[in-house]
This record gives sequence, structure tokens and C-alpha cells, in this order.
Amino acid sequence: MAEKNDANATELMSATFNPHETAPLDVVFAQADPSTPYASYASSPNSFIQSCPSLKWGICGTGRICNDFTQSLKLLPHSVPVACAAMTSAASAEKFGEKHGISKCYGSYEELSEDLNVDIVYVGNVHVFRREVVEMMLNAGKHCLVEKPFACSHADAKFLFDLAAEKNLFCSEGMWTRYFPAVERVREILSEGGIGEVVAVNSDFHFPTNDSEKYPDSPLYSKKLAGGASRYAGPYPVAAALCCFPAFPDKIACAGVVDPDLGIDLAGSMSLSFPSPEIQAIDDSETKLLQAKGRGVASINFGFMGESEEETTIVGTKGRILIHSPAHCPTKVTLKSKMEGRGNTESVTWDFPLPDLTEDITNSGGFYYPNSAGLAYEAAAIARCIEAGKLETPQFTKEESLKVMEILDEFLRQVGLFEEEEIEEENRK
Ligand SMILES: NC(=O)C1=CN([C@@H]2O[C@H](COP(=O)(O)OP(=O)(O)OC[C@H]3O[C@@H](n4cnc5c(N)ncnc54)[C@H](OP(=O)(O)O)[C@@H]3O)[C@@H](O)[C@H]2O)C=CC1
Ligand SMILES: O=C1OC[C@@H](O)[C@H](O)[C@H]1O
Repeated sequence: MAEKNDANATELMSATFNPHETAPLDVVFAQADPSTPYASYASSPNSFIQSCPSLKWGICGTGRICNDFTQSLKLLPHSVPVACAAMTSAASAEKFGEKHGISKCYGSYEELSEDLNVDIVYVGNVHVFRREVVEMMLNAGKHCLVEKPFACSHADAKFLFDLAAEKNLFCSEGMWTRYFPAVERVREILSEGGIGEVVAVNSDFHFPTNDSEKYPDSPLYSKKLAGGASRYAGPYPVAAALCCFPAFPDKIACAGVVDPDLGIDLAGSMSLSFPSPEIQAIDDSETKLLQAKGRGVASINFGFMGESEEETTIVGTKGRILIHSPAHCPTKVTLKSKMEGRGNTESVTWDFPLPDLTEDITNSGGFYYPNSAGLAYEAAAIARCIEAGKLETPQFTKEESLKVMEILDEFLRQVGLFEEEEIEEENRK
């Protein structure tokens, strides 16, 4: 295997950006197409996240991911959390507000929805309440960024996206992976045909929860709160597969480990096959393959019972891409281009370091979850989209969210856990 220091890679690596440099940027993002933020990273790295337009955020929930998202906003001078709300206690909202310098702290989500100063609500409480909370925010005229999983069923997700469209509001699932420059780079390689036609994707995400959560008194293990590995970890590898294949899978074969007492899935695996949306085959003279575009397989697995390497590999007719661990929030990508002879590749790696933390972030306790500073990429992209009048982001569309939900529904159905009516009923309690 040859290691190549590709000129492009060197250029990108030396373009490691410092988010604390003053952004000279009135111009770059005024001109930037919100669909190509990666290009902005490459051409003007020091202002990649800093120069996004202003947006006033309301934070719905005061748990761990809400902490991390709010901390990440501190990297964006123009995106400001102006209000927060807790459903479990007003004291929790006060404590959260004090920690993050947010003056409006509400003891109910209704009050947050009525705050006229809030442009967009980050919905980061447990997902079993998605339908009622997002519906409330949309009905109050708020744009919404909704943590993954977007909802607890495809039906609920469709209902909420339709409502957002009817109200002409931005609404998106927080599939933050897609906004990492490393993933933007992957999409660029794919669209340039850098690995030929994609034929397979392998993606895993197992994180251990029994050492960090009170077992079993955590929402992760609660059937009533829609716990289970497929909803907490599953969206990432499913979305990784969908990033590479445009069609909906024609076959979904699932297996899972279900805890009979808890009634939730502790681990799962899925084999997906994707049909070809284009009937004509491509006669690729280099690979001597007759390959139908978009046809391939994905193998994904996820769980709560151990810690996996957490990588995504995308295999193409002319090479492969490795999204290094942690693949759901990656900073490193390797392209292995196929050379003559089996097993021979030429490899080039790109690093996209996370933004440095501000003192404010460090002094207020930093982050709970790995690489959460990268949530700033998502927040910045959304601010750009909203300013451009877009109702979703090109990085992760509503259509893709709906596909993820449909596949997760199917997983739960095949392992005997999907009771649509029961979940919907729970949502409304
Ligand atoms: N993108 C990412 O990297 C991550 C996303 N997530 C997603 O974010 C969501 C929340 O996860 P996380 O922050 O880790 O969860 P936490 O347990 O830290 O917080 C959950 C919040 O949900 C609300 N809640 C309401 N009822 C309950 C209940 N009975 N038990 C516990 N919480 C309750 C509370 O809201 P309140 O504060 O309003 O009272 C609480 O703060 C999940 O949907 C998860 O999938 C989680 C981790 C990382
Ligand atoms: O989305 C997530 O859910 C579970 C977490 O442990 C993980 O780090 C996170 O990104």
C-alpha cells in the first residue's frame, strides 16, 4: 500500500482553521451557497463556523445533549441561546440558564413556545415526546432543530414535516454527522466519482451504557420512554448507508437482541440491499465491470452492550473510503484508491480538527459527549440555511429523515417491538 501526500490533502491539512481568529467575513458567507459549507471550510477555514448569520435559539430540555448543544453555540458569535425550558422542573431550567448565561428560564415548554424573542427551538429532550413538543413549537411559529431520532415512528415524523411545510418553517433532524467537514469531504469524493460507483457500506455504532447510566433506571432502557439501541444509536449507521445509496432499500433483513424484561432492543444488525434507480448499466472500461449505478448492499449494526470501533467504510468500484472512529462525529477520513492488482491501494488521509474550545466553554464544564464541539457545524449550517430562506438543509433532508424512520420502524417490527398504536398513544400522554 502506498502512502501519498496528496497536494490537495496537504493544502487542506495546513488549512487547519482557528475559530478564534477574527472573522473577516462579511463577504464569504454572504456569497456562500448554504449547500456547500465544506467549500467554505477549505477556502476560508478560519471563518467556517464563526461567520454564520445571527439566530436566536430557545433550548427545549436541560439534559446532557442540551448542555452540549448550548456549549457549542458559544463558538458562534451570532447564534445566541436566549431562552431555555425544562419540563421536569422549573429549578432545572434556572440551573441550566445560570450555567449558560441564559436569562429567560421557563418551567414549561409552552412558555418557551410563546417567547417572541426565540427564532428557532432546539428540541433536545427525550424523543418519546417529539410529536407533541415539535407540534407545539411549529404551531407557535418556531423553526425547529430536533435531536435524533427525529420521532418514534415514520408516521409521527411525516406528520411533523408536513406541519412544518404547511407553516413554512424550517424543520430538521439533528443528524449532526452530516455537517462535519470530514463528511462534507466524503460527499465531495463520492460526487466526483473518487471511488467509482458505491457498492457497499459497513457501519457500526455500539456504545456501552451500563457503566455510565443507572441500569435500568435510565431513559435508554425504558420502554415507556422509547428506549433501546435502535433509537439511540441506530439512526447513525442507517443514515451512513443512506448517504451513499439514493434509493430506498428493496430488502431489509434485521436481527436484534431484545431484553424480554425491559421490552427494548439492546443490539441490532441490518442487512440492506439497494436497487438500481437507473436501469442502464454502466460499462466501466477501467474496472471492466458492468455496474448498475446505485446498486449495492449495506451492513450495519448498533448496540448498548459494548464499545465498537465505530467506523464507516464505503466500498466503491475504484477504491474505498474509511470514515475513522468516531464515525458519527468524525474528524478524519482516508481515501484508498485501488491500484493495479488485488490488495493494492494508494492512500491519502485528511484531518479536520475540531474548533478549539473557548474559556467560557471550558469554565462551564465542557461537554458530556464525544466531539460535541462539532455540533457548532450543524448550528452554523442551519443559520445559513434559515437566512437563505431554506426549510431544510441539503446535508440531511426531510426525505432522508423519513427513510431513516421507516427503516428503524422496520427493524423494530422484525424484532417484535414495533407497536405503532401503543407508541403513538404514549406520545400523546
Ligand atoms: N446528537 C447527539 O450526539 C446526541 C443525541 N441524543 C439524543 O438527545 C435526546 C436526549 O438525550 P440526553 O440528553 O442524553 O438525555 P438526558 O437524560 O440527559 O436528558 C433528557 C431530558 O428529557 C426530559 N425528560 C422528560 N421526562 C424524562 C424522564 N422521565 N426521564 C428522563 N428525562 C426526561 C428532561 O427534560 P427537561 O430538562 O426539559 O426536564 C431531560 O433533561 C435523546 O433523544 C437522544 O437520542 C443524546 C445524546 C447525544
Ligand atoms: O447520539 C448519541 O447518542 C448516544 C451518545 O452516547 C452518543 O455519543 C451520541 O452522539
